[in-house]
Amino acid sequence: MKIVLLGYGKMGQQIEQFALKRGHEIQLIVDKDNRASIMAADLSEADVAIDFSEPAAAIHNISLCFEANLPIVVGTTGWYDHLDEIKSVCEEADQSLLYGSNFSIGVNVFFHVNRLLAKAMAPYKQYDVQVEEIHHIHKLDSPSGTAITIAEGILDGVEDKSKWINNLVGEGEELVPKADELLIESHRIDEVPGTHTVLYSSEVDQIEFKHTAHSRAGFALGAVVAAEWLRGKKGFYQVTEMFNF
Ligand SMILES: NC(=O)C1=CN([C@@H]2O[C@H](COP(=O)(O)OP(=O)(O)OC[C@H]3O[C@@H](n4cnc5c(N)ncnc54)[C@H](OP(=O)(O)O)[C@@H]3O)[C@@H](O)[C@H]2O)C=CC1
Ligand SMILES: O=C(O)C1=N[C@H](C(=O)O)C[C@H](O)C1
Repeated sequence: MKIVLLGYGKMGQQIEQFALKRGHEIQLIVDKDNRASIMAADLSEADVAIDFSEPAAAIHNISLCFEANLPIVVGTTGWYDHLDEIKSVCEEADQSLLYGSNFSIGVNVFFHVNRLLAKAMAPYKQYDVQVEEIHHIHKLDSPSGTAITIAEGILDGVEDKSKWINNLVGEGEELVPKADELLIESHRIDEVPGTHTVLYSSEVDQIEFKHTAHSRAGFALGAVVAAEWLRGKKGFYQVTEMFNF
């Protein structure tokens, strides 16, 4: 496939390597040198775009791809509030978009088991649940997109929590969660690629369910596989739909 890379930072560069290894061609890299001048027409010869840019850039990049009729895989996080709106635009305009807060196989298995665990824990009200995520200090968004997906899985299974709240530890005053709020605690430490933990705590014990990324390789390979999966499909998809659990 001919791929456009939207964003050529830590992820974009690794995606390029996996795409080449899997026999694809990088047709265009959109980075800080050319992004101001890129028009939809510049994208029209490609088969797919892969966006790992930054929260403030994702919506513009998606709109550009829709205008160019170019399917797009979006790994950029931090624009979750606009997801429903983008889904509607995508479907109304008969475009193709696949969003994933995390493309690694391990995390997608984690998402699935997290939902099962939430249902299993639901009757046991003596347990309080919280989510913790740790990422590198360069990360722009908080909580992580992965933590939001995990929190939504818990909120769907546990009756007594209705929404999540976020504390970015060390950055100002912290919110105290109310009984119906699910706390996501975010930590920014050194160069941590991404660690997510779900904790169920009671007076007598604690369950810790944890995923640790050792590098960005799983995310990058997953994004290329997602682009291959999206080929020939129309509509709005989430990465979880690629897996048959
Ligand atoms: N879904 C997943 O599996 C994963 C998602 N992510 C997410 O992907 C995103 C990128 O992560 P990462 O690569 O680590 O971040 P980086 O900061 O290393 O790279 C982002 C790049 O995007 C560039 N950029 C900024 N604006 C635009 C634009 N309008 N068009 C194109 N490029 C632009 C930046 O350029 P400049 O430096 O000039 O500003 C930078 O080079 C983040 O939102 C992160 O949370 C990360 C890992 C996995
Ligand atoms: O910014 C990152 O690095 C990561 N972002 C994604 C997220 O917000 O969940 C995925 C991964 O955890 C790494």
